[in-house]
Amino acid sequence: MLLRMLELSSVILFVFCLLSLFLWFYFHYNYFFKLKNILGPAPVPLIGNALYFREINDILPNLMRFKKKYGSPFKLSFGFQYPRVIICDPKFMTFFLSSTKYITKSEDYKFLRNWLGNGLLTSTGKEWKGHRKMITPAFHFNILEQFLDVFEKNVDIMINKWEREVGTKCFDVFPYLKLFTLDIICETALRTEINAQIDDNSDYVRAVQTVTRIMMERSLSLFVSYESIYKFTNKFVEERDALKIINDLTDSVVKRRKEEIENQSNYQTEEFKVKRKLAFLDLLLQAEADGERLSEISIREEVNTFMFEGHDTTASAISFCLFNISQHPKVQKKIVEELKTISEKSSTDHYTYSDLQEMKYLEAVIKETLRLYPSVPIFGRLAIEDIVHDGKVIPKGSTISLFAFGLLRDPELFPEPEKFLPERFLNNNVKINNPYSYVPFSAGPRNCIGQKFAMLEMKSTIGHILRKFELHPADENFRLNLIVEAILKSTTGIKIGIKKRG
Ligand code: HEM
Repeated sequence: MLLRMLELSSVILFVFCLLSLFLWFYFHYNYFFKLKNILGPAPVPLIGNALYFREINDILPNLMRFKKKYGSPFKLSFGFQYPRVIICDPKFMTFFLSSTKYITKSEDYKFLRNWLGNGLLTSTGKEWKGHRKMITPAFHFNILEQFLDVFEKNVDIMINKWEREVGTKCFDVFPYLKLFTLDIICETALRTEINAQIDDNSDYVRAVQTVTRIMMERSLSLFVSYESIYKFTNKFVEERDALKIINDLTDSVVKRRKEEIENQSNYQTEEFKVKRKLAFLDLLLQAEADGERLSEISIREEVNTFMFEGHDTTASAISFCLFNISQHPKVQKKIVEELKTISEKSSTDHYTYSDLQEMKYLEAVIKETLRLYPSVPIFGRLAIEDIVHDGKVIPKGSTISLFAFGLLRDPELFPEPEKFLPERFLNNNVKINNPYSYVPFSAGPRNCIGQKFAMLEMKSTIGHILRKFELHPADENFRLNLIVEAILKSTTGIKIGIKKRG
């Protein structure tokens, strides 16, 4: 009896495997036949190229290796998922980023949906267009100018905390900058102080880390990428708990701001009706008050989107920038000279909007940092139809991964791509001034709405830090180990040493 049951289960298993193989070959050839003009590593039946991407650590080195071997675009396959086409050349990048048709985000973003819902980053079509139009005035320079005080107040808090690092060999700047940028995005866009730098054991920050990590793990997994399987895993519970912390904070921020507005008797007349140049959250609340279709959920999703996009990205960029400056004393000297010239003309210790515009060398340093270490190294689009371009077909349903990190290290565009050479942004180089070749903020209709905000924040912060401290390299054994966790990070930290500037 036992023998017969074993025989039966072996037969069932055999049939199951055969069927899976058949389905995989059918699925694979249906899509991959169309992709015959695009090269890529040979897939293993059933799992495709998943073995190359077992861990987060594998993503960047393997993508760079395949770029070198197969050129751009190249293709990847993951089990039964739609094919993935990786783009890292200016021609295809321009085609996709400049398009007003291919603006739908790829399936990768579905892992952000529990958190960001249909916020500006993840939505598409009419909803995205309407919200983009509504939110754009929040980045008018009149508004941005008002934020300079907030940047300075918060950099002072961070600088005070750094006093304890003076004299130590080196320290990781990223955790400090995460809290700093979180305070800034809340105080500027949301007009709410959450004092994350003071209460540095923030549950919110840990919750954001949890959801971004789970998002990346899901996008790499053959199984938990499916919602029906994911719901039965520990990760699902972990994400749900983290989301509760995030949403509770978001809701309390919105509630607090609503109450403040209600208590300001002349708010409606002066700010709402006359100036109509409102910071981000007030703009959303105004739209709601004006009866535009913005539900509480919609407001929460936009607030979550800005809290996410507005802090981790800038924290990563400033950290890598300080790291680069610490490693290049001549670059540091030039920035300090530029800052000195600007300060000498000024009667105060504060940087005005026009002072920040004058920091051309620092701007080149930031640009070169974002070239080598783009905060968002990969972004994605969905092929909403069979797309034919330059003799190549990308079948409907494919994920188009726009691999900015690869393009920004392309030796044709950026000679000696591994070297940190800010000067390349000071010469009028037509090739790299093309917005579709230099893409750390993406480009075209879905580019980063917070680009100017980020530039001002980065210049002000680095300017103030360099006034106070001299940066020096971390100990010689320190190496960055880059990973993509939605945002570019380093598993070994981003370390520098500091001395008080004499
Ligand atoms: C150094 C800092 C930053 C970098 C490198 C950066 C980069 C990017 C990139 C590459 C995208 C396109 C992403 C995609 O297509 O998936 C993007 C979109 C976006 N960014 Fe930024 N970002 C930065 C700072 C900010 C800040 C400070 C804010 C808000 C204040 C912000 C808000 C957004 C939003 C809302 C989107 C979605 C825009 C849309 O799809 O219409 N970003 N950013």
